[in-house]
Amino acid sequence: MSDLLSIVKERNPGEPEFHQAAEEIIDSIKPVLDKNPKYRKYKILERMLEPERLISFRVTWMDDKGEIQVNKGYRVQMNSAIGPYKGGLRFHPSVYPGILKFLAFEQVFKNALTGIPMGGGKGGSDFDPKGKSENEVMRFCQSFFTEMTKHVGHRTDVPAGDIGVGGREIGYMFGTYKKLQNEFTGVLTGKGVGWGGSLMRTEATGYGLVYFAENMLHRRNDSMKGKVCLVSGSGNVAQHAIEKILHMGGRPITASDSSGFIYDEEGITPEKLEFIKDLKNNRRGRIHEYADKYKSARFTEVQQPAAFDPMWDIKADCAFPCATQNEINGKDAENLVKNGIKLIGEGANMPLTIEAINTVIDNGVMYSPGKASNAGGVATSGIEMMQNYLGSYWSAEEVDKRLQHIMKEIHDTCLIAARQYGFEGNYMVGANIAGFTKVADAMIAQGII
Ligand SMILES: NC(=O)C1=CN([C@@H]2O[C@H](COP(=O)(O)OP(=O)(O)OC[C@H]3O[C@@H](n4cnc5c(N)ncnc54)[C@H](O)[C@@H]3O)[C@@H](O)[C@H]2O)C=CC1
Ligand SMILES: O=C(O)CCC(=O)C(=O)O
Repeated sequence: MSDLLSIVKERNPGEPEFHQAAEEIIDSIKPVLDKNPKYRKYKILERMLEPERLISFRVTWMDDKGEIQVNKGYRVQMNSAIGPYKGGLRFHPSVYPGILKFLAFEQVFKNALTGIPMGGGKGGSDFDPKGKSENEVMRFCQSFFTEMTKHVGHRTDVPAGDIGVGGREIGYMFGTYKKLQNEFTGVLTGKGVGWGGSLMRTEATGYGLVYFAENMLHRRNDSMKGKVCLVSGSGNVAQHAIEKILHMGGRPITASDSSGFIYDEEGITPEKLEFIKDLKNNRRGRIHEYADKYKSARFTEVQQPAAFDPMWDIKADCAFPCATQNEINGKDAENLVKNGIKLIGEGANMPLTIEAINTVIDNGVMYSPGKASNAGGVATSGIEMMQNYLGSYWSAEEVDKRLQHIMKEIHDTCLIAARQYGFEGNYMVGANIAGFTKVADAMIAQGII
């Protein structure tokens, strides 16, 4: 184990997700540090691994029965070397500082790759939106953002959505900020298009993921057309990945949630996708209802944690994990390789364990890390910020054109950085190196603070 990784583990005990994210970066950055001693001299990686600020607070709210509920709230302001802190908010019972630190750390690299001046942050709460009424969600968001308002601002820190936080929650939080500050600014992204939001932000992460995959396939004179695709998750990223796969002539055959997955042998069609959107975004039901409605599909329950997930043992050309961290372990990766998978594009943040990444790369599978291939979401948040600064709105075509351009630039940047250090075709190493050098150089320029 590297010295730095042991220090990270010692300084951040009981935070395996953060250790994992740190390990991946420390390993891939080593050749850069060897070649550029200034990065070691200025202790850049050591500094990047320590949040600039970690805010932890109590969130008190009242449920529909009149009972007082207490949750934990956090914001990790990880790095502001190249711009205001930027990154999503996650509401999920698993949220604790270790998960948010891994997400914020990855966000720093991702945001640097977009070419837009944004630092990295992440936040959230252990609040579980599942089963909560509309009013309970609103009261929780209002209480959460009453505290957050003291720490954010359109030039300071601009949160957005992530797991459990979509347009509805962003609306309640924006309303709270506006009331407390008496100002209408772009303090959050993912806003409604009628009140400061950008067209295409909702679609951007999933669309960007598939644009990235299309770039990877083009490099091998191939395309998404006709590709059979496994997609996990059924939330924002998964829905729009499925939509873009369909636009590009591919055939998505799976979707999942934390209860299990559906496998539709005939493929998820645009009409069936509308059913998933309504199920998840409006009715907030479980994915098995898809199989109740469409006889071409079957539902398989998956108990968490599982030794392996049978969804990743279905034969396909491409896999797009779009649910959560570590959803593909070493055994799942072996199954994907055994079945001849050609490409794995990460839509979620860190969905592959380190063992799984090594397995797919060693077996020549095209693999893109989330910090590159899911960067379309935050890039479009950056585009929303630009529109807010200008007080202007761009058309969906304009934003989509910019998104496609950014995804191609990120794709090429990863390849160039990887090649420069002798890792031809390795998107993970390329993304880590390109993200790191951009932030590192800005940190050196700004002095030892
Ligand atoms: N929303 C965005 O713009 C971005 C999201 N991401 C990442 O994409 C992933 C999905 O996020 P969203 O779609 O925004 O969230 P979401 O809340 O809309 O959907 C999350 C989906 O994952 C499923 N899920 C959660 N835990 C699971 C588990 N243990 N097993 C199986 N399924 C599970 C949920 O059922 C749901 O379908 C997360 O890793 C997030 O960090 C990354 C970049 C941007
Ligand atoms: O749009 C944003 O600011 C955040 C997106 C995000 O949380 C992510 O990229 O993981």
